[in-house]
Parts: sequence; C-alpha cells; structure tokens
Amino acid sequence: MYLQQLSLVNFKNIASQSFDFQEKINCFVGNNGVGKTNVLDAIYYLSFTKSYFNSVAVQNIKHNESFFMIEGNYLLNDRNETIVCSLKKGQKKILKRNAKAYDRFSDHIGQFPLVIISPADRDLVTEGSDLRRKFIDGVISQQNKTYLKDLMAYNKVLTQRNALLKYFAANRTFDALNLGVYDDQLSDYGARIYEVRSQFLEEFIPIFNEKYKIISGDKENVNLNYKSQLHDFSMPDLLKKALDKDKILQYSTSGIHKDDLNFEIGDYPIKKFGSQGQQKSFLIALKLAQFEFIKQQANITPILLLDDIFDKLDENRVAQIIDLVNNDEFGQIFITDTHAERTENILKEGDKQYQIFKL
Ligand SMILES: Nc1ncnc2c1ncn2[C@@H]1O[C@H](COP(=O)(O)OP(=O)(O)OP(=O)(O)O)[C@@H](O)[C@H]1O
Repeated sequence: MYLQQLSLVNFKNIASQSFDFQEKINCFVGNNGVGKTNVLDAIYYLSFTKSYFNSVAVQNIKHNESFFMIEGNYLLNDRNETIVCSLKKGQKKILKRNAKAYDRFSDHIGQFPLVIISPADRDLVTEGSDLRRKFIDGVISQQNKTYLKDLMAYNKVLTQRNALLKYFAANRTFDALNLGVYDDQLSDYGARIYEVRSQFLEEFIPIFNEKYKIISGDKENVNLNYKSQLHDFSMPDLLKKALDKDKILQYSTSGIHKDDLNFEIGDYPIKKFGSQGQQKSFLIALKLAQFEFIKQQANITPILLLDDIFDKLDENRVAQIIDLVNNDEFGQIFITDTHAERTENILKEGDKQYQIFKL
C-alpha cells in the first residue's frame, strides 16, 4: 500500500496544498512551526479518523476558517482508493471511502495501517500506566475485534462495580449477591483479556529486543516486561482479596485495569535512569516492533511516519534506524526534519528513491 497523493484544505496551519508522493521515502524539511508535523498528522488522520496530537477535532480546523478537508489517494492491493475526511464547524465529521460515507468510523480503522513515531511518544515512558495499557490495547485491537469488545465490556462492568461500591458506602449497606454479579462478569472478561495480552507480549517482546539491539548497536541491556496482578492470582481471588480495601476506597483496586509494562535499562526504570537518547531509542524500538506486529496481522505493510526522528540521537543510531527502515520489509515512509542537508546526506547513502519537500 502507498499514498500517492495528498490534498489539504484548512488543516491546521495549511490553507491549501497538494503533494505527489514517492512509493518509498518522502521527507518534509523546513524551519520550526512551518507545518511539517501537520502534514504527517493529516496522513495519520486518514488512517485513524483523528489527529495523533490534538483530540479536539474542531481545533484542527485552520484558525478563522469554518471547515477542513483531507483527501488521500492510495494504491492498495493494485486498486486505487480515495479517502476523504472533512469536518465543518458545528457538524459531524465525515469520512468517505471512494465517495461512500462510513456509518461507523471503527470499520475504517486497520484498513490503511500506519505507525507513527513522534516526540509525543515520550509520554509512554514518563506518564502513568494508563497510556501503556492503551498502547498494548491499540496494537491488539486493530486486528482482534473480539478483544476490543471484551475490553469495552470489562470497562463498563468496572464502572458499574465502582458505582455500586460508592452506593454501599453512601448508604452504609452491603449486598454480596449484587456485587457478586459484577465480580463474575469481571472475572470472565478479565481472564480472557489477560490471556490475549500475555500471548501478544510473548510474541511482541522478542521483536522489541531485536529492534533495540540493532538501534543501539547491542550496547545496552534493556528489558520490557508485562506486569499484571493476574500473574499470581486468578481474577476471582484478586477481587475477593481486595474486597475490604475496595469497600473503604469505594473503587475496584484489582484486576487487569492495573496491568502495566515495565521499561527498564540495566534492571532500573528507564524513566529515571535512561538518557534522553536511550529513552528515544527504547520508544523507537517499541514502535518498530508494533510495525512488524501489525504487518504480520494485517498482511499489509503499514505506512511509517517518522516525526523529528533525528533529534537527541547520535549519528550511529540515526544511521542504524534509517538503515533498518530503508529496506523492502518497510513500505512507504514519511520523515520530517529541520535540516534539509542532514536528511539529504543520510538518504543519499541508501539506494532507495526519495523525495524532499521543502515547506
Ligand atoms: N488550527 C490551527 N490553525 C492554524 N495554525 C495551527 C493550527 N493548529 C496548529 N497550528 C500551527 O501549526 C504550526 C505547527 O506546525 P507543526 O507542528 O507541523 O510544525 P513543524 O514544522 O513540525 O515544526 P517543528 O520543527 O518545530 O516540529 C504552529 O505554528 C501552530 O500554531
């Protein structure tokens, strides 16, 4: 699959612009704030029907304008496909594939697979476990819709259980039978989700290790581990054990909603003990593993967006990464950089076609 053309109208700071892309590497170069990342975000939009950077859809409309429109023409399995996403202020977002509007945007996600690597990913290292769970869930659910349904059902029951715990506390009452109904459902969904996450990480972690090894030139020892209370106890046992605590705190303190990923360098948390370049390398390895996983599952080579990849990385690591993605296992790639010359020099070394767009 590859994106042949992109047209933007009133998307963020871009009034009106069109691009014809190369099948392999496309670079956007220019000074800070010219709109390089915005072009990548528009490409992201066509795959995920939303911005990677700004979740308030209306804020993606250019200031003082009333609508935006993004159009992409793809070649997918030898067929031309046109995706158009548009939003008018005060109206619902519209997504069309070959001029036919989607009823449910979720039907579109996964059809034009894409992976983005951006400085905003550092939140995965620095912020709470919620984002790391979203990362795992996002990768799994792109192709496993049963998992997504189980996850949504689990979260719904969890909200109901928490409301019941609050009700008990407010009314100084307790009803084990009532709570038990929720516990049974949480146990069923939770066990299934744990099973899928465990299997996924068993496959994913070795791919991640291999990518990190290549990027770092095998210089550092890093670990990615799956942390879950379910490693040691079943869901019913966890809920039973935590009941007194849950009653006092008025929410559910145990279950798969507490799962996390440990990111370590030399057995210490990378958040505290990794340099900025090491943290960035870790995140890039994570995203490249995601790329490989999605490619296997979807049977389509995803588009890869590399936003500001060169910042904070030494020349060796940059060269390793470009080397890694500049082969036939990867498909179309979009890169942003503030230094036109640096990008050109790196790409000249490879034998693949590339095009540089000066913004
Ligand atoms: N809705 C909007 N309307 C107009 N301008 C916007 C809108 N949203 C964002 N911008 C502008 O887009 C610009 C940022 O563009 P972008 O993030 O693409 O820059 P960049 O070229 O990637 O820069 P850098 O090299 O600093 O990463 C900023 O000037 C920002 O104010």
